[in-house]
Amino acid sequence: MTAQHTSSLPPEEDDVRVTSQLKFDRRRKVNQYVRQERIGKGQHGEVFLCTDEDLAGREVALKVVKRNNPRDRIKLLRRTHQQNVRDGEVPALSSTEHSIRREIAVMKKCRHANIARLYEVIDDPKQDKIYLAMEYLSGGQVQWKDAEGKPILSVEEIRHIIRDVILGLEYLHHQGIIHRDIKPANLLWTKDRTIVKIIDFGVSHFNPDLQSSTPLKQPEDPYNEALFRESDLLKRIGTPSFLAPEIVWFSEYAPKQSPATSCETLASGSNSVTVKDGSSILPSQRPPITKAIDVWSLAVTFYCLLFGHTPFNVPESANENVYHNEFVLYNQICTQDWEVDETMGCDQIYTGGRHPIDDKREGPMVVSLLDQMLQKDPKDRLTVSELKRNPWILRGILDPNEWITDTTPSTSRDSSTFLSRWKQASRKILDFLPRPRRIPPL
Ligand SMILES: Nc1ncnc2c1ncn2[C@@H]1O[C@H](COP(=O)(O)OP(=O)(O)OP(=O)(O)O)[C@@H](O)[C@H]1O
Repeated sequence: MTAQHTSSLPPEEDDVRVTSQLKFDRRRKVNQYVRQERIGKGQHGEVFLCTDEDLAGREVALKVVKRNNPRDRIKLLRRTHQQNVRDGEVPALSSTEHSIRREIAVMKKCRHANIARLYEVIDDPKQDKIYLAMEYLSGGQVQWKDAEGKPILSVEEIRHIIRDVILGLEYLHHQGIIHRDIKPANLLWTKDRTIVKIIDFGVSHFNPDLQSSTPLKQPEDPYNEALFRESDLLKRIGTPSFLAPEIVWFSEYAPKQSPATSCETLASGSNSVTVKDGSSILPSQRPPITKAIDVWSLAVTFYCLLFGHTPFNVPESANENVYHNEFVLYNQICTQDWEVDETMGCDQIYTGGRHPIDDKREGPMVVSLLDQMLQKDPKDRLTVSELKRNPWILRGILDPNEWITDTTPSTSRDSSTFLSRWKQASRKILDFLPRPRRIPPL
């Protein structure tokens, strides 16, 4: 039986293959993919290293996801799904199927050097699993701490990683996509550990209205409306320590009066409060959920790489009740300031403390950057494109203006031109920049 290929977008726009027939071969082969070993397991499925027989044994990461998880209300939703498909309506999806379809819809829109590439989707309606063949990133997850919780990356290596994630995020945001789960575990190295790519789009959000410019109209996926509901944005989805204040927001956290010691002014005429160091705290109305949540999670990721621990933590004295602990954590995220260690990175560069005197040294530059990314009020937070222009991020790039231009995404239809421009630009950078001195262990 030969696999049948259909694609919903024009070939120049989208070369993600969608295959609707699945053939097993003694369970070692899924169509042309020969299964090697399991390389990952997540909430939604398993990921296997496979070789592609049709492409001279090219290695791929095959993500296998059950349409229905036993936890989902299987029968009801499945019946609704089949009924709706028959009727040509947008199907109601189980949460697992919802997540994988969201991941597919997002990855199909993406073609960028810092985003894991999706090659093929095998979606046979007769099978209970959906398969995603993706670019295999064999360098593994970005590791950031040793057994004692000490940072293992140098500050220069961290700059490279953050720069790669900024470019990936800038592209996603430009496409109208919010990732919603940026954290070190979702950042994978290429084989030679020179490039970091973003993975895991299972909780991502897409809204064409969020696109930065109006790209040439793409044929809309009829499921998009059901997959990406604006109301989902308000849900507390993602990884708790990395969630932005506006996501974990409880009305109790909002300032009702000038908080005791740390606050200097209650900004008159505005509904947010300014603290002593100039950073704002939560406004009294819940802020909308925007792309700014990715900047917050990136800041938490940045902090983890620098210091080997997260900025907001449940105190050791916390009790066994996970819900209580989560509440304590969310309270910290919304209302507490964060501290920095005396030094950052495995090369132990001095930070100068939480409020360093403004100077051009590395430590104060990093703390000031973190400060601008970890603003509680999202409207005060840096955007990704502002972040990209930060002097610390640009440090070491020969021609920053050229780099900014060459790496800035334009319309989505330009993505392949953009990619080749980006490759040229990144080659220049890679030629210039020192190679990471220390390859972190797998
Ligand atoms: N393209 C890839 N190349 C190499 N390894 C990968 C790739 N994609 C995923 N993995 C590995 O598989 C693991 C699980 O993948 P992924 O995060 O996509 O699954 P998930 O079910 O969505 O996970 P989560 O529970 O975090 O939502 C990853 O942490 C990673 O180690």
